[in-house]
Amino acid sequence: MTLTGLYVPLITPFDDAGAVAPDALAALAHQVLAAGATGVVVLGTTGESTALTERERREVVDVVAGVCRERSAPLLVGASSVEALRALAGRPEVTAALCLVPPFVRPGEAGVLAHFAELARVSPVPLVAYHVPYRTGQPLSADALRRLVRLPGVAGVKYATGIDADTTAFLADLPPDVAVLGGDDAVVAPLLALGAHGGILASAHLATAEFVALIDAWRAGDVTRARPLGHRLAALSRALFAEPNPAVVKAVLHAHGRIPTPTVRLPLLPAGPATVRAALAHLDG
Ligand SMILES: O=C(O)C1=N[C@H](C(=O)O)C[C@H](O)C1
Repeated sequence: MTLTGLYVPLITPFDDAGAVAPDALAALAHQVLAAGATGVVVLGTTGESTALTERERREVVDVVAGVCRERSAPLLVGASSVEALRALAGRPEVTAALCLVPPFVRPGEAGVLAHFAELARVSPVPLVAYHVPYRTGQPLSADALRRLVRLPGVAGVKYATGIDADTTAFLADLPPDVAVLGGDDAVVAPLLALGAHGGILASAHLATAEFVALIDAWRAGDVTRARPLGHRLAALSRALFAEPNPAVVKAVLHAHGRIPTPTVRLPLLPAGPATVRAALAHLDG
C-alpha cells in the first residue's frame, strides 16, 4: 500500500451546546471527498482529539467511517497507544493509523524506533508515523526516519517539519512503497517538489480542489502550474495557521456556513476577528 494524494484531517465540529455535531462532520467529509480529496483523517491534531472524551472519539470514527464506506474512500485514524490501536480492530474502513512520535518524553531515536516496532506489532492496521518535532520535542535524523519507515507495518510518515538537510537526505533515498505525506501546510509545495507523495493538510478544508491540483501538478512534474499555485496556497495556509490550529479553520468554515459554530475546546481559544477576516480575504477577496 502506498498512500498518495490529499488526506484532509477533519476538524471536529461542535453544536451550540458544545457537543459533537455529527451531521456537520459527515457533511464535511462528503464535501472534501467530493472535491477530490483521496481520503480523510479523524482524531488528528486538527480534530482536537485530546479534548474529546472516549465516547466522542468513538462517535467521530463511527460517523466518518460511514461516509468512507459509502464512498469507498480511505480513512486514517489518529491512534498512538496500544489501547487506541487495538480499538481499530473490526473496523474495515480504517486504512491506517496516524501514530504520533512519542511526545514530551524525548526518548531518543532508538527509543522511537523500539516504540514504533512494538506498536506496529500489535496494531491491526498499518501505521503512518506522525513526525512533528515542534510539537513532540523529538527530532529524527534522515537515517532514523529511513529505519522507521522500513519497520514492518509502517506504511509511511506524515512529515510536519520545515525543510532542512535531513528532509532532503531522507527524500533522496526513500525505500519503495513508503509514503511521505506533508503535514506542515505552508511548506507542502517544496516537500512535494522533493518527492513527497501527498499531504495531510488542515488548510485543505478550504480550497480542497486547489490542494488536490497542487499535489497532482508536482507529482506530474508540471512546474509551470505547480509553482504559482504553491505560492498562493502557502499564503492561505499562513493565514489559516496565524493562530493555533484549528481555531482559524473552524472560524472560516463557520463563516462559510459549513459548521454550526466556530467553537474550539480549551486549551484552544477562539480565533480573533482580525485573523479570521484576513483568512477570509484570502478565499473570498
Ligand atoms: O491534524 C492533523 O493531522 C494536522 N495537524 C497539523 C497541526 O495542527 O500541527 C497541521 C496539519 O495540517 C494536519
